[in-house]
Amino acid sequence: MSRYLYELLDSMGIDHGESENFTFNRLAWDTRDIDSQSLLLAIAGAHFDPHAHLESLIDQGRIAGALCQRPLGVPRTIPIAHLEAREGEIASWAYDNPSAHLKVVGVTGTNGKSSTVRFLEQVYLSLGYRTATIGTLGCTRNGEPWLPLANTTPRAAQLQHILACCRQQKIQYVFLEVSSHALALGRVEHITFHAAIFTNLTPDHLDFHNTMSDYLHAKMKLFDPAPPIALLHRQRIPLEQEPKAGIVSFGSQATGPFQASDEEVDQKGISFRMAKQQFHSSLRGRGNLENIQGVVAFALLDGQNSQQVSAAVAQLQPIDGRLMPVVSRDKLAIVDYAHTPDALQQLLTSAREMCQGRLILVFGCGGERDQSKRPVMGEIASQLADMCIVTDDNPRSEDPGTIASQILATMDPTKSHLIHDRHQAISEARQLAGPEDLVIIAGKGHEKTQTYSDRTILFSDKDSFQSE
Ligand SMILES: CC(=O)N[C@H]1[C@@H](OP(=O)(O)OP(=O)(O)OC[C@H]2O[C@@H](n3ccc(=O)[nH]c3=O)[C@H](O)[C@@H]2O)O[C@H](CO)[C@@H](O)[C@@H]1O[C@H](C)C(=O)N[C@@H](C)C(=O)N[C@H](CCC(=O)O)C(=O)O
Ligand SMILES: Nc1ncnc2c1ncn2[C@@H]1O[C@H](COP(=O)(O)OP(=O)(O)OP(=O)(O)O)[C@@H](O)[C@H]1O
Ligand SMILES: N[C@H](CCC[C@H](N)C(=O)O)C(=O)O
Repeated sequence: MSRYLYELLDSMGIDHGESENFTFNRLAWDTRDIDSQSLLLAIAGAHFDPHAHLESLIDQGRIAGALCQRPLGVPRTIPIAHLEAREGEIASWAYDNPSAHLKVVGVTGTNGKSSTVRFLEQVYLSLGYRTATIGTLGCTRNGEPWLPLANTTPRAAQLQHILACCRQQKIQYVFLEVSSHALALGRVEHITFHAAIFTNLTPDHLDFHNTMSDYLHAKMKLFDPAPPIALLHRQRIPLEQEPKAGIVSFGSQATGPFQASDEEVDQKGISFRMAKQQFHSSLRGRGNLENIQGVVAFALLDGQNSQQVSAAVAQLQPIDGRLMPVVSRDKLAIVDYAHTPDALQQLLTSAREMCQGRLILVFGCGGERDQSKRPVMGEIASQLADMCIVTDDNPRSEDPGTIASQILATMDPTKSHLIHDRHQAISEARQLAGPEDLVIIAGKGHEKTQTYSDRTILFSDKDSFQSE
């Protein structure tokens, strides 16, 4: 594509008057990935400001030009008011509005986004469609790993680029995790959604949203405007008013066709009835029951055959780092990504049903994340586990000792202690565990690294439990 700058400015309704024009054939959003034909979106962040580099990049012919946030008086740099809010609009224009040619299914919720997206992928692959997923676990294409991602929902320009690649590769359904940050920061603006699914809302990210009401409003933006299929779990979302027309509820307290009945969650797995069809999966946990109900309600509203959907649900495979059993000699652990109070509570409740002996929990809380969840998770851990080892979970730039003391503040000291080094904490839990006991390692799930203020090291809970 070779485009004139004027075409873009016209599409944005920006009067370009006598300003200069130039051509570009590629959109770039990071100075580490540019070429001489790139139009760079220069948006300052917390650590790096591209504006300081534009003059030399242009002088050296390393980019064609840039859109920037403030006037620089440098040729080929065009200041755009509120550029950061217009990234989706610019990228959707540059990539010819890819979402209009795909069925994009957005999944939001405090917990269950990755699980729901990966279950949708499995079901739709088995129904014979070409699929992609975008989320915390990276991108997949037709069930195979495709691209790693830094964020759950990538920034707008990267997202539109991924959607353009999906279109080129004739993908039919894109299952996209939509975080509340993404909704609040406009990362999914100018995406046409075929469907939206809202799994649940419980406390998290209150450092960013301040109140649960603001958090709810950010999530509800996925329904504004409501896509053709709009679903939410009635019981798990504390709505301030009845959902507007066109939003369909699912779950045991829903009214209408997606009310679930005969719910069972036990050692054999989960089962329920919905829309006169029986569904069963060997996956465990109440969270997965609700995630699968969302998947089923979507597939049925999407016109899929209920018996085929039921057969696909019966074949669902577990997801990396979610309720994942890990064996080391005769010791058993469950590795899970529970990093919110609600997820930890559900995890420990499910684990209790799986275990005859004691539950030995290893967990921590991330740095630079909502501090208010730390004492709440401490309290839940203390109430529901028999023994707790508090440890580091990506302290990032925060002091690990301070994070731990905020967690320990609400814990019973007779059954909890602190070992900062996560590998040592996991080793100790394994040594303490008797044959009937179950070790629960919560918070990092699939993650392969541990981030401190000055370094990021390779670290996996699964490998740590299995190493000597
Ligand atoms: C706090 C926050 O949102 N940070 C985001 C932000 O980072 P930053 O402000 O530090 O960026 P920066 O390094 O200063 O860079 C600024 C700009 O310069 C560019 N750059 C940077 C370096 C360079 O050499 N050249 C260059 O051009 C960058 O691409 C960027 O455009 O911009 C980065 C690039 O887009 C994001 O990856 C990063 O998300 C970080 C990883 C993050 O942790 N974000 C969290 C808060 C988040 O968004 N989480 C939600 C999930 C929440 C959930 O659990 O539901 C998510 O969707 O991921
Ligand atoms: N429906 C659910 N309700 C409550 N907890 C759930 C649900 N589904 C999954 N969980 C729990 O939350 C953890 C994270 O699940 P998952 O990765 O699917 O959520 P997520 O919303 O994608 O999280 P993140 O935004 O951090 O990527 C799981 O390991 C499990 O403990
Ligand atoms: N998407 C979540 C993941 C948290 C995982 C936990 N291991 C941590 O690092 O805090 C977040 O960014 O808040």
